[in-house]
Parts: sequence; C-alpha cells; structure tokens
Amino acid sequence: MSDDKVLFDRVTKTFPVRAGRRASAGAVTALDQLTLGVRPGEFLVVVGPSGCGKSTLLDLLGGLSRPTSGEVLVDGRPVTGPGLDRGIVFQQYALLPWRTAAGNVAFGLEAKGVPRAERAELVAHHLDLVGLGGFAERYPHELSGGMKQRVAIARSLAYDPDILLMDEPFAALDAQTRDSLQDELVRIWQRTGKTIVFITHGIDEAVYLGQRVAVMTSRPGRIKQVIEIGLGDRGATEDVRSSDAFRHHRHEIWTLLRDEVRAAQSAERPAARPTVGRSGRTPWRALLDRSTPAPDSPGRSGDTRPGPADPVGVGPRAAAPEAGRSAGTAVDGGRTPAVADADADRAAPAATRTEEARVG
Ligand SMILES: Nc1ncnc2c1ncn2[C@@H]1O[C@H](COP(=O)(O)OP(=O)(O)OP(=O)(O)O)[C@@H](O)[C@H]1O
Repeated sequence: MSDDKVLFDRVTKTFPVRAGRRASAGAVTALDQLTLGVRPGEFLVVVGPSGCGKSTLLDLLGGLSRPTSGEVLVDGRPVTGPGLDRGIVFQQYALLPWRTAAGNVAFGLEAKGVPRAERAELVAHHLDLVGLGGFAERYPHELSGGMKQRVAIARSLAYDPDILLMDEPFAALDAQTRDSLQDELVRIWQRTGKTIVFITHGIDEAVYLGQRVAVMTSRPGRIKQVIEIGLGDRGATEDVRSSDAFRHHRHEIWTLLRDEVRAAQSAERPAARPTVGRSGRTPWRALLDRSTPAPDSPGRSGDTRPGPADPVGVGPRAAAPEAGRSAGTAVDGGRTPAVADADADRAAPAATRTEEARVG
C-alpha cells in the first residue's frame, strides 16, 4: 500500500455530451489515466490550462462525482462520496446569507452533532484563526470578499477535516487581499498540519503556496510534471516572491505550461483560422505575451495572477454550496453540457477581443 494520503490511481473521467445546435452527441474526456499522490500533511498545488480537468480532479476527491475508471483513494480507501474528512472551499464563498459569520462556521458542526458549548468554542477558535474574532455577529453582506472567504475557510476547518480541498479560492479577490490570504493560509497550514490540495490558474500563487506543484497537460488532463518547490520558510524571508529561487520555479512552471496553454487554446477554436494581428502574431501568442511575460522579465515579478493577468485561464467558474458544485445536474452532478457548450462558445470571442485590445 502506498504512503500517500491521497492517491489518484490511473483515473479517467469522461462526461457524456448531448447533441447541440452545432455538434452531435458524444463524450468529453476530462481526465485520462491520471496518477498523482499527495503526501500526508502536504500542501500540493495543481496548475494547468483552462479546461484541463482541475476542478474535475477536485470534485472526484471531494466525492462529488465518480471516476469513469481508476480509483481515488484516501488513506488507501476508495472515495465513494462526500465526507467530513474532506473540507471544500470554492471560489465563491457559498455562505448562507441568513446566518452570521459564527452561524456559518457553526453549520457543519451542527450537522455533525457537536454539542452547543463545544460548538461555540470551536466557532470562536476558528474565527480567531482566520483573523475574524471581532466579526462573529456580522452577516455575509456586511463582510468584504476577503472576509467572506475567511469565513468559508473557517467553516471548512471547524469540523476538522484531514484534507482541505481548495478550488481557486482567491481568484475573485483583489491582489492585496489575495496576498494576505495566501500568507494566512500558509500560517494556518503550518499550525494545523492539514493536507491541502489547492487548484489555481496563477503561477505565482502556485509557487508561493505549494510544497509541490503538479502541472497538468491540456485536456484530456494528465500530470505533466510535479515540481518540488524549494523556497524554505515563507515567513523567514523578507520578500520570497523576489528571490532567485522563486523566479527560477516561476520560469520552470511557465515553461511547462506554455505548450499546454497553446494546445488548450487551439482546441477551443478548432474551426477558426488563426487571426493574425498587426503584430503579426496569433491571438494565443498575444495572450501569452500580455499575461505571462517571460517570468524573469524586469518589473513583472509577482505579477502573474488569476484574473486579467491570468496566464492559463479564462475567468472565474461558478461554484455551488458544498452539497454539490453545480447548479445544473443533468450529467453527473457537474455542469450541464449545454453550459459547457456555452463556455466554449464564449471563449473564442473573448480571446479575439483580447487580441484586438492589444494590437488595436
Ligand atoms: N458535467 C459536465 N458535462 C460535460 N462536460 C464537462 C462537465 N464538467 C466538466 N466538463 C468538461 O470537462 C473538461 C474539464 O473541466 P474542468 O472544469 O474540470 O476544467 P478546469 O481545468 O477546472 O477548467 P477551468 O480552469 O477553466 O476552471 C472541460 O472540457 C469541461 O467542459
């Protein structure tokens, strides 16, 4: 038996796709024979091009869907559904608007049957842990985006899962809030010793947070390479993001991702002729140039972020409360094929607009 806390063992996941206006019915292979181990207590970050199957991977580990073949194992046992041993934090906070911060953190504890007094203690402890000790009685609409995400993290930690699954949790936040939440997350991880699996579009975020970074191929997703990050103690160095080691890892991951991003972007527009802008470059080249400069180029260190400067994604994905990721349930509890089609339809014009903005 492996010593891994989590093991994706030759996992394949396909989704049936209904016939649409422009396509016949078929199947999408999101993950193909993917194998990845996560060590106990490890902070593992997964990065990859848009649509390569990152969220599918996390959903499988969360027990929100099942592999088509292969196995997802936690402590050597197959995952058969959601469980309190795994807490999930999505990009959208998914807080209950009618409950205060404390009420939201208490939610999972109530479901677990934790007695009232113990619950109050755990709620207070975890709100303190995320720096929200003074905000227990605030409702979600009275909290900033960063505070809401802190509440979501506190809620997931409060029922003491072994593994924290995080699907682009900071992608919707501004850069400053994101930086401080990254620091807090590292501190929380060091204090709690949880195993963390963190999905991101951001290379800098991956390098800053991860002990190891797993780089995925374009769809169908596999693990292209796993990079050991040697930055030492984040808290001990004044500005880790400016260090040579940070730049080295950033460049290493960017190089691995470059070809995958190209492949993913051309797959999104199979029928379209490449548009050549005034620069003489194709849109994907312009996107890479604009959003992911050569990592060691001057003045851009620390700049590769999800969002506008996102090198490998096309924007936020919707997230649903912990009961299931998707609002649509037509196929396998994930996004409906109709929504997936619509995503693909939107992607090409967006890319073209970016090119126009750049060269126009
Ligand atoms: N329920 C579903 N039905 C059909 N196709 C799906 C479903 N869920 C995901 N897919 C497809 O599987 C592939 C992987 O999707 P997934 O959301 O896991 O990618 P991702 O890497 O997380 O993307 P992004 O970075 O853009 O969020 C995509 O092509 C997506 O359209």
